[in-house]
Amino acid sequence: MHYVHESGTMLGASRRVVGFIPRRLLSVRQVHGDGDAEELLRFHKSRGQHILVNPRILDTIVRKSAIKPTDTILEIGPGTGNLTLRLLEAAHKVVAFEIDHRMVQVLEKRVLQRGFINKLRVIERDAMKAPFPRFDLVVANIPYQISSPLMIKLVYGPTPFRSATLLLQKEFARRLMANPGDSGSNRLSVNVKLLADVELVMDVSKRDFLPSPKVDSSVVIIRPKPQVPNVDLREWRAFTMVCFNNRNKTLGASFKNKRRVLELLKISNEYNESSPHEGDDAQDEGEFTSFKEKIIGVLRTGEFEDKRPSKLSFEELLHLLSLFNQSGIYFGHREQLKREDKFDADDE
Ligand SMILES: C[S@@+](CC[C@H](N)C(=O)[O-])C[C@H]1O[C@@H](n2cnc3c(N)ncnc32)[C@H](O)[C@@H]1O
Repeated sequence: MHYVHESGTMLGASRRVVGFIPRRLLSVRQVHGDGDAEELLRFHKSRGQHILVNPRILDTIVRKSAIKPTDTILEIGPGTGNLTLRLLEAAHKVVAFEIDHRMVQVLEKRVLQRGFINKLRVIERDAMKAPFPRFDLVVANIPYQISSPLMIKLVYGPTPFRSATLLLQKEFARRLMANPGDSGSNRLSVNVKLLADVELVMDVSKRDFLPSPKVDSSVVIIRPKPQVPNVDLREWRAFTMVCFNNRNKTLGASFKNKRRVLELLKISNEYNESSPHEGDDAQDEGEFTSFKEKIIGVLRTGEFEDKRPSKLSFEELLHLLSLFNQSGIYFGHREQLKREDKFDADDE
């Protein structure tokens, strides 16, 4: 049988056309260059399955990652292995998380053909729901829907690593480049930049992927900073969650919100190990009012009340957090943080 792909590519040797292939069904040869033109693979948008097919970009990613022959590389979403094969050539070992069994089958077949199978360990699990094993570098064309949580899992995770070379959606990469105080900065960029430097390597056109996504991409390299600021990182993350809840609001407006005050009162009571009063509405009301005044007092002391979070430098944000903590106001909810850190340890 012979098909024409929607993109216009003729599949099969004969010019006799017997059918049309939808855009998300691609021949193995189209995605690998060296495979079977008749064997078709379906790619799912919901899983971010866009295969990077431009060899120049694949080579640049590997070169810029400065891989040593002794390195273990963590790859998230190897797909059919265009990047994996290059990583296997350069590194000691590749550990890859891939959720789609069909992709794993194609990947392992290709790796076996090249004689690299002993250097590859595939973990067929959702990368966000499993602990990471030890690794030196991350190099990956990731599914874009996990960009934010993955960034936090890497930068705030327990495994020290040299760098992470990642393909990200172009807009997302631009936000990540923003420094605190830049108008484009947000909670993620502030959290990542506290612990890591971010370098833009290059922009990548949507035409370099098959099937093409709707958006352009960028390659960035994230390098953990050698010095970590002297701050409780879980408390910091919970604090930025409150500050950047609405990054266009002033801190005064964000912190005076009734639900927010009640939430912080509960958390702070837990930290200070005093149990909240129960059943006495008048006392509860009094406690609420004095706690709210305490919050406003802290904001006024540091002249933060009328400022917007995206306009603050690291020094200012860290100073505000320390003012709150010194006044007995805390942010990190123990239960929430326990849940977030469930996968910190490697159980393999
Ligand atoms: C953008 S594709 C990248 C493919 C390949 N790295 C390349 O550049 O050609 C993303 C891959 O991640 C896989 N994936 C999606 N969500 C995942 C998750 N939560 N954990 C692990 N893999 C995932 C998809 O099945 C897909 O193969």
